[in-house]
Amino acid sequence: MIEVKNVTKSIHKNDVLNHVQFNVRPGTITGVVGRNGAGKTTLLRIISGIIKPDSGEVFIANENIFSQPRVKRDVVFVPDSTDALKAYSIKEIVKFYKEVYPNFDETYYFDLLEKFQFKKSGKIKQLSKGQKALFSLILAFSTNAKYILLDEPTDGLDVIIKREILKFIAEEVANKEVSIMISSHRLDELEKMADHIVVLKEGTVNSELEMETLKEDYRKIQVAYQEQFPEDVLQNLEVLSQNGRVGVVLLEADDAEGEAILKNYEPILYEELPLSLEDIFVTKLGGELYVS
Ligand SMILES: Nc1ncnc2c1ncn2[C@@H]1O[C@H](COP(=O)(O)OP(=O)(O)OP(=O)(O)O)[C@@H](O)[C@H]1O
Repeated sequence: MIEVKNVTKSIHKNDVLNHVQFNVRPGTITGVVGRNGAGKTTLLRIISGIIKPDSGEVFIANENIFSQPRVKRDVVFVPDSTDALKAYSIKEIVKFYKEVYPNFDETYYFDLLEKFQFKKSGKIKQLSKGQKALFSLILAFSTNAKYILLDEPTDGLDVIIKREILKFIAEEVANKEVSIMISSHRLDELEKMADHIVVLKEGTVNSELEMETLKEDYRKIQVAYQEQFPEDVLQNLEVLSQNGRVGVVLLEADDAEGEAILKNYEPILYEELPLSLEDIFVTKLGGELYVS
């Protein structure tokens, strides 16, 4: 379990994180979602023990990452760039990683390189952007660390490599008892993968969402009316979209009053649609996270 307790951090007098608090359960994927500058990278760097918070604490499996640094071998931070690795070759990096992560599995590392058709020699900087992203994950999962923190793992990658990377992450989580944190502003990707979402907004936790129950808490309804779309619905309900006489409305599951408003105007169509995470974000956060 990762426990983030009341973490606050300023950088150059700028309040980056403000009393941030949440837990990551073992064996789960937690998505950290927020706009550019919300503090996602800073948060992941603090959790992995790279930078210290001004106040607050981070516990990894009940050990404080700053006062018991040996716990760091169980945490890997994968930045969104491989710049730090560019001087190394694919072979040399193994030695470096083995020093930091004593459980690094060299056989697994080379097997994965083969599986993804990497050459086993050459400099890391020669890899393409997509290969670098995949390579960083191969390295991270070869450490056998129990906690892997991924900063925007698919940012700027094409659809094919993105799919390959997300599939790889999902397989690793299914096969190993690892806990993953993924920062992203791609809600649609997190929706498919995450068990738990932490929404960061201007350095604070705006909300936490459990994917399992989330979709049971809301209903997305498409309605169409014979004549014009009722002003009452537009004014008093969460209308996700409206085009002429047809609209899509988000209701909380137990919102009988909202349902009564929709039905009061005798819709000619009233149909429940599949709900996406983005629908809920748009409503809960006023559309501000609609960034993908
Ligand atoms: N080393 C630094 N020097 C100055 N400001 C910093 C530094 N690191 C972070 N910040 C500031 O802290 C805030 C949060 O940055 P952070 O990178 O954690 O956000 P983020 O949510 O990861 O953003 P992005 O999605 O753009 O990567 C930003 O306003 C950023 O300018």
